[in-house]
Amino acid sequence: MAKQEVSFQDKTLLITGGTGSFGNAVVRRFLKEGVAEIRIFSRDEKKQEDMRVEYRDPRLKFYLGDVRDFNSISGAMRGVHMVFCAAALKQVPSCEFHPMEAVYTNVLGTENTLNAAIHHGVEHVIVLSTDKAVYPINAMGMSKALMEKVAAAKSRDLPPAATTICITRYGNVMASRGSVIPLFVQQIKAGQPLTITDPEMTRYMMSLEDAVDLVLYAFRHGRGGDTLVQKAPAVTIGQLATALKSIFKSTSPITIIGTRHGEKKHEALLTREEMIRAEDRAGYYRIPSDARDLNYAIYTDMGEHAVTGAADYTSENTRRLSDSELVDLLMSLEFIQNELRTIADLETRAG
Ligand SMILES: O=c1ccn([C@@H]2O[C@H](COP(=O)(O)OP(=O)(O)O[C@H]3O[C@H](CO)[C@H](O)[C@H](O)[C@H]3O)[C@@H](O)[C@H]2O)c(=O)[nH]1
Repeated sequence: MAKQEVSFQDKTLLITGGTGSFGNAVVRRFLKEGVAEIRIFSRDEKKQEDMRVEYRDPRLKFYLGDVRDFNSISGAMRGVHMVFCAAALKQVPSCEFHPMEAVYTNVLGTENTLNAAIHHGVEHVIVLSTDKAVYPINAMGMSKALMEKVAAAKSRDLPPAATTICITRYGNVMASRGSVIPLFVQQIKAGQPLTITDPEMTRYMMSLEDAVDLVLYAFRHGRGGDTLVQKAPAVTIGQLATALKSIFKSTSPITIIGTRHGEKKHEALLTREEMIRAEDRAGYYRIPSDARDLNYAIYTDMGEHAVTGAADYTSENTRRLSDSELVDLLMSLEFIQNELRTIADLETRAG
């Protein structure tokens, strides 16, 4: 039976971690969708105030709190229809050194949010995850992997008419704060060498707008326990540096600095086990929840031949963007357009 499409009209949405770049992009899109209210739940009052001044929209309400504290998140949940969980520790190095902090926010904080949402009868919850949660090798990815398991297990325990919990999983969001594209641009502008870890390393490339599309898709079409993944093309880091140099007409040299702490050569968005269960939905994969029952014999005594022959979905075997496609994609980013405009203005002023 087809799932009835969810409408956002007159709904109240709560976003944990709502002041971050992802949260902001989601807010902007939902305001256009006719929601009645968006609750921004986060720890930093300064960022909330900046956001209030920027939007000046009475539909935005600000809630100070921390997902680590059940009472604070539960207090914000009354009357909410939809929740988007974006609160997270997402920096690989800091989570590596402080792994319990990642557990507190990413695992237990998400569990608190889910419990509060279920308690208050929220209709839909979308939990934000990352490719780094697939075959995780660093604490950030491990905590996100565990967060996914917690969300799936909570969903499994719920009766059918209760809260719908879905997971969305992303690759790298292009030009997000602190990521490699702004770094390379800044190095180009300063005339410094571009610091490449490994020119053959690959990453999925998706724009912030693509990422927000997946959130809306998950609210509209996701069923309880689903993991929704957007298909994305990939590039090598060598390709990325070359493309940016050509866009900015840079002669900066390239320095190879080697792979950083906790870094994979290639990322994966779906394991081969997930691939055989996944439904191909044009731009997305839908991985339905694991419907096996709780008799562990089904897990321990029986294998699946299909898994043996399946392949993971990785940034190495996904579609690779050509050099010209990559340049076009970069040129479509607001970040790159703004940088080019600033440089052009400076050149005009300098005569
Ligand atoms: O100086 C640099 C920095 C990065 N890279 C390469 O560029 C790619 C992307 O690096 P980013 O730092 O932009 O993204 P990561 O894939 O490493 O992960 C980033 O995004 C994650 C969210 O998914 C987390 O926030 C994480 O902490 C953050 O580093 C990687 O192959 C990396 O090796 C370089 O070549 N040179």
